[in-house]
Amino acid sequence: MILATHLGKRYGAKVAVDDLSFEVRPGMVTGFLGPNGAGKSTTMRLMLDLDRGAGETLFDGRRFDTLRQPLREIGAVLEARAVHPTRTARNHLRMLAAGSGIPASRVDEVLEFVGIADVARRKPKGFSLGMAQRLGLAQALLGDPGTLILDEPANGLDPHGIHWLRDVLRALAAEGRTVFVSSHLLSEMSLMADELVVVGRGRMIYQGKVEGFVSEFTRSTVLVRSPQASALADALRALDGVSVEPAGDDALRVAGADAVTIGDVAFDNGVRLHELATTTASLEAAFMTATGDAEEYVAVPRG
Ligand SMILES: Nc1ncnc2c1ncn2[C@@H]1O[C@H](COP(=O)(O)OP(=O)(O)OP(=O)(O)O)[C@@H](O)[C@H]1O
Repeated sequence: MILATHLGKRYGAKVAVDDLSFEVRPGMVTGFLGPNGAGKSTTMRLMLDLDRGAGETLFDGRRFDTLRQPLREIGAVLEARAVHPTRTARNHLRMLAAGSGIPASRVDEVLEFVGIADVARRKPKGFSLGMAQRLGLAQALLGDPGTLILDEPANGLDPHGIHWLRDVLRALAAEGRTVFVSSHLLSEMSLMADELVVVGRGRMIYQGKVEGFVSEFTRSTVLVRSPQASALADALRALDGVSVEPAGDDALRVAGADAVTIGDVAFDNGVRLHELATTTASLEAAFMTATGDAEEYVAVPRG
């Protein structure tokens, strides 16, 4: 269990992390989600005492600087490329293992586990980002820690690699570990995470289940097709909190009423229906709504 309270960090006048408090529970994957520049990496550095700032993070009730063998308790990868470029992958891990009293046999075990055993005698300098990510994960798993903190581990992985990562993280969580993983891509997180901590401009936007995030930040709408669309639109607009938009020929997009209500209103008004379809808003839409005004770098459409 990780308990982060009142984390804060400024760079001059810029507030990178603004009074963030959250908990990360064991036995599940918690996604740390936010647009680029939202403060995810800074938060993770604060949690691991790699940066100075406000607040406190407790790992099973203990501060990072009091852990006797951090590698055996917390596996962290904040920068996939932060390995010695010219030492072989295997030797890099062997040195780390030796420093923490971890047997050398564990190195081959984790290299095998992350699927890079065949390149273990190569230098990471020539690794693709995907391979570097796998090496980072191998390093994090070296001490068989109960907690994993990974910054954008899916970055550079192909779709096959992302599925692999999801399975690995879920399996590690299912063993009772605490897994905290950041990403700026909601689609990725929705595949991997059970719970979300969503931030924008350093501030907390949401903490809870992935599904809860969708229902809190999106509204489902219902598409209705009827040869008497305008009569139905009038009847629906008479209801409290219902909005109706035309959606092409003989069709309406209704928000604020579910399919059951719309069907009943149609029946009561003698309106014939040809289609009644609920559209559940996507996770991506929820993310845009939640972080829309918190977006640090808004993409400008070309053209
Ligand atoms: N060393 C630094 N000096 C000044 N500003 C910084 C520094 N590091 C980060 N920042 C700023 O703090 C904010 C948060 O950055 P951070 O890297 O934590 O965000 P992030 O959510 O991890 O983004 P990304 O997904 O792009 O890595 C950004 O506005 C960034 O420009």
